[in-house]
Amino acid sequence: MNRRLHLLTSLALSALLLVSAATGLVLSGASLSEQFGQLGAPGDSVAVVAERVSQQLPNVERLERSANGTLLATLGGDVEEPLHVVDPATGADLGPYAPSASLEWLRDLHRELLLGSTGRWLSGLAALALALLAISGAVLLARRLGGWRRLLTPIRAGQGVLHWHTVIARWALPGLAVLALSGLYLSATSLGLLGDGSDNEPAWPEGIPAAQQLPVGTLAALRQVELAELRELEFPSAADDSHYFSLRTASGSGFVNAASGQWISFQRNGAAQNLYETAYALHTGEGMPLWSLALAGLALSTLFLGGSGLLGWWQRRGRVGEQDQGVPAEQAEAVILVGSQGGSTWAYARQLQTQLEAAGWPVHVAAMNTVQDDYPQARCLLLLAATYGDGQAPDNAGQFLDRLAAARWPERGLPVAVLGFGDRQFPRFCAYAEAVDQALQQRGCPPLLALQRVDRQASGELNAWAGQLGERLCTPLRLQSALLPTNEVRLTLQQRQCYSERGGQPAVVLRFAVAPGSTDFAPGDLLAIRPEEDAAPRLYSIASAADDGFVEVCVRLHPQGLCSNYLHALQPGATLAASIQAHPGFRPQAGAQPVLLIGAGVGVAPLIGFVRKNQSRRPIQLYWGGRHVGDQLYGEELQQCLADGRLQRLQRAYSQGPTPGFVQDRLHADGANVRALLQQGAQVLVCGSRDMAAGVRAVLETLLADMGSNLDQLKAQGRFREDVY
Ligand SMILES: Cc1cc2nc3c(=O)[nH]c(=O)nc-3n(C[C@H](O)[C@H](O)[C@H](O)COP(=O)(O)O)c2cc1C
Repeated sequence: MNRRLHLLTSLALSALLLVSAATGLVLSGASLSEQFGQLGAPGDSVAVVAERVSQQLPNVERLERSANGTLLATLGGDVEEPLHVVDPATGADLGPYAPSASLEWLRDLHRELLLGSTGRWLSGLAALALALLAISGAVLLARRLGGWRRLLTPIRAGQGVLHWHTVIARWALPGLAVLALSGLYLSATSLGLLGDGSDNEPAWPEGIPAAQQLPVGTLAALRQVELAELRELEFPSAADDSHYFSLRTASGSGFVNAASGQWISFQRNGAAQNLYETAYALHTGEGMPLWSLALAGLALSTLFLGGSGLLGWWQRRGRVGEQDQGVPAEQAEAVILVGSQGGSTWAYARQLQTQLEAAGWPVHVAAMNTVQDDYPQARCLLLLAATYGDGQAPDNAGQFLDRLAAARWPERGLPVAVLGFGDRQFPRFCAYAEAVDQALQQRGCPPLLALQRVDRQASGELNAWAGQLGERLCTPLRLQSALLPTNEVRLTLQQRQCYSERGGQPAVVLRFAVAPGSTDFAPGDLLAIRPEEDAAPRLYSIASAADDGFVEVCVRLHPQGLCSNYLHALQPGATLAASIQAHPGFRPQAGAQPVLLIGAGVGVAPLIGFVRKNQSRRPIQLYWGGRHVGDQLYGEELQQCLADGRLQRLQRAYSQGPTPGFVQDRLHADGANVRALLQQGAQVLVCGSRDMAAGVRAVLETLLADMGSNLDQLKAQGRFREDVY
C-alpha cells in the first residue's frame, strides 16, 4: 500500500515536482549569492543607516531591507526609477534596482507555474505530493531497515539506482519534510485558506502635533533597532502632513514620533505572523546562508530522487513481473506464491512454473499477499518467501499471515512446502519463511516438504529442495541459481602462477585479460565460470579491479572437481566465456576505520585485492591460514604491501607447521590485538571454508562477549561479512 502510494504519487505528480525542484534549486542558488554579497554589511542601528541614506538621498521616502540583506530606498519627487539600491555602510546610491527578469520569471514559475491562482493551487499540490512522498518514503525506509529504531543504522552496501535512491533519501528526508510542510503552509496562506497574521496592526497614530523634527540619526526608538531587524522604514510625508516614521521589523511593527524620537505604538508579531515568517525563511532560506546551501542540496536531491525512483521503477517493472500468472487460481493444480522485495525470488517461481507446466500441471503463480480463500483444484501449494528488514516480510507478503488465518484451503489438507530465501549474514536468517512455516503448521497444513532455507540463492540448497519436491510430485525439477550471469565476457588467460603445497593440492593464480571498459568489477566480486555447457557455474572471488585490466582468481585443484581441473589445465592464450557478478556485500566499507581480513587457503584472493587497492593506507591487518610454513600463496606481494604500508600487519597460522594451529587459533592467541581493532570500529571480512568461518565466528563471539557486544551487533552495523564456500 505504502509502496503503491509512494509510486503513484511520484508518477502522477512527477512533472510538477521536477519543475518545483529545478526552479527551487536556481532560486536557492540566487538567494545564496545575494546573501554572500551582503556578508560585510555593518551592524549599525536603523537610525544611523537612515541618517546616512537621507544625507546622500534627501528625497528618500522609504527604506526596505530584504531578508537577504539588500537595502532598497524609494525616492520621492519626480523620479523615473524610484527604487534604488543603497549601500548601508555609506548611504551611497548604488543605482536603480533592476531585478533579473529571468529570476523573477523563475520565481513566478516556482510559486504559481505562471498560471496565477490556478498555478498556486498546483504548487500547493506539489508541496502536498512532497509531503506524501516524504511520509511514505520514511515508512518504506523504516520497513526496509527493520523498524523505526534502526532508521539511522548503516544501509547495507548495494548497487543500482534504487540503492542510491534509498541512501540519499535517508539523509534528505528531514529536510524534505521541512520543505514540504513550509511549502504547504505558504500555499495555504497565499490561497487565503490560512491567515498570515498581517492584519495584526499597531494602533494608528492620531493627533500627533506638528513640531520640529529631530535628525533621524538621533531618534531614540530607531537607535534601538538593529539594521538586521529592519524590514521597512517609512519616512514622515510632507504631503500627508504626518509627523511620524512607520517601522516594520522582524519582530513587529509600530510608529515613531519624528519630533521626540519616542515610540507612539508598537505591536509585536502574533503567533500567526511568527509562523509565517518562520515558514517563509525555512522555505526560501532568506537570511540564512547555510540553510540556503542546504536547500540547494535538497532541491538537487529531489531531482535525483525523482529521476532515480522513476528509473528504478522502470527497471523493476520487468524484473518483479507478476505478469504471467498462469491459469486462474481456481483452476490451478499447483499454486506458487512468492514473497519478494528485490524481485530475484520470482525467477525461481518462473523456473518451477515452466517445468511443472511442461509436465502438464496447470500452475498459478502470484504474490503471497494475493493468497485466495480457496484453491479448489490445487494438489500442492509452494511458498517461496524472502526475508527483509529485521526478519520481516517483503512488502508483497506483508498481509499473508492475516489472510492465512481466514483462508479455507488449510481445512482441506492442501500439502504445502516453504522455501525460504535469505542471507546468513543477517541476524534473523530466513525468519519470515520460518514464521510462515509455523503458521501453516498451526493451521494444520500437511507439509509436502520440510522448510528449506536458502542462503544467498546457493545453487546446492536450491537444487536439494527442487530434487525432493520433484520426487514428491513425480516430476523431475531443478532450480538454477538466478545469480547466474547474463553478462558474459570473453577472457583470455594472460598469466598463470602455480603454488604447490606439500601433502596437499596445488593452487593456481590465473590472470585473464579483459578488454578495458567491457565490464566493471572490484575485488570481492565473483567470476562465474561454467566448465561445460550444462554444468552449474562455479563462482570464484576476484582479486583484482577493472582498472587493473585483468581479472585475477585463485583456484585450488580438487581432484574430482570439474571446473578446478579445467582451470588448472588452461595455458596462456586460452580463452573462455565467463561472467562477473557484483558482490557488494563483501568489500570494505568506506571510511578510515581499520579492516580485519581473515582467510585461509585460496580464500586470500579477495583479501589481497582489498589490500592492493588500499591507496589511502587505512590500517588493514590480515590473518591467514595455510598448511605448511612453505605455503606462500601471494607471499612476495604481501611482503611488498607490508613494506609500503598498504598492509599494516600480517599474521599467519599453519595447520601442519612446527606449532600447528588454524587461523582462528591465531586470532584467539592475538585476542588483545583483535579486541583493540574492534574497539576502534574495525570491519571484519572473512573468506574461506565453512569450517574455518565457523571457527572464526566462535573466537570472535568470545572476544566480543568480553567487550559486552556480540556478532549480531557487529553484523547489524555491517561490520562483519563473510564470503564462505
Ligand atoms: C535490506 C535487506 C534486508 C534483508 N534482511 C534479511 C534478513 O533479516 N534475514 C535474511 O535471512 N535475509 C535478509 N535479506 C536477504 C534477502 O532475503 C535475500 O537477498 C533474498 O534472496 C532476496 O530476495 P528478493 O530479491 O526476491 O527480495 C535482506 C536483504 C536486504 C537487501
